[in-house]
Amino acid sequence: MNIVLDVQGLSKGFTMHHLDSRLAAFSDISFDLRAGEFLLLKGQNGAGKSTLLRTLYRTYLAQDGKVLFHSDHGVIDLVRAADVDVTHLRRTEIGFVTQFLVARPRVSAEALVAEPLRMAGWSAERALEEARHWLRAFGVKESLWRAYPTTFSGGEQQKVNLARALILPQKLLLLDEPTASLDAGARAALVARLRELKDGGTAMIGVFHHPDDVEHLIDRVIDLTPDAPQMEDREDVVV
Ligand SMILES: Nc1ncnc2c1ncn2[C@@H]1O[C@H](COP(=O)(O)OP(=O)(O)OP(=O)(O)O)[C@@H](O)[C@H]1O
Repeated sequence: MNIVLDVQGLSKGFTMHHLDSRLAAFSDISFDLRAGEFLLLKGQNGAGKSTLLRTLYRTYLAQDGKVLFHSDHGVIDLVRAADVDVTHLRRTEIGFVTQFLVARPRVSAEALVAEPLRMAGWSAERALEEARHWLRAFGVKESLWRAYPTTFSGGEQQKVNLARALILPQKLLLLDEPTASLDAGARAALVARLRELKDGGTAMIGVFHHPDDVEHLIDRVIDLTPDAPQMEDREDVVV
């Protein structure tokens, strides 16, 4: 399978101005990831899992190292890429699923979910049809589809979030505890969708509070706990 991501010597720290000190979130991380591979990030609280995902997504700027993403238009180092290129890749090739929906006032659940398809050129009608399919799959009740998610419960918002984030296959998908606050039915729908995306070639890096949920998807594990051996192959994995 083709390489999607080649991470070399990646380090990230935070300057704590009020303490006049610097905190290393992680340092010298290297790995690569191929199409269809699923990499689990694990480690104790504060080990740097979310920070690594955000650095790969370029929400945070790395201090050092390279994140070479093999995009449809060639290899691009996400650490040094122009903001405009990063924004374009986020719309077309790199997805990030967090625990939180960014709801917008007076935008219905179905419109929010259909939006990535509309931006990819789908007709309004087809996009809405597909959006409703995924809202149903994740267990959002039909009476809520045309309502505004700003007032939804935490779990309902997360289901809308997942439907929106996973409706369009991406080349690289970053997942930060997407199962938090989901009921069993939605967790099963999520795992089924991730399986489908993986089989279709999406490369994934995820942090899961309960990795048992995705055990059958995991190919490799990186443990960010200080002094832990960094990389484990699937055969050795105990999650
Ligand atoms: N924006 C920030 N400014 C300063 N320090 C930060 C920032 N974001 C994260 N940190 C620090 O970086 C370290 C790693 O945090 P991170 O959230 O990546 O850990 P995690 O492994 O995801 O933890 P958890 O399992 O608790 O969610 C923590 O010590 C945290 O306090």
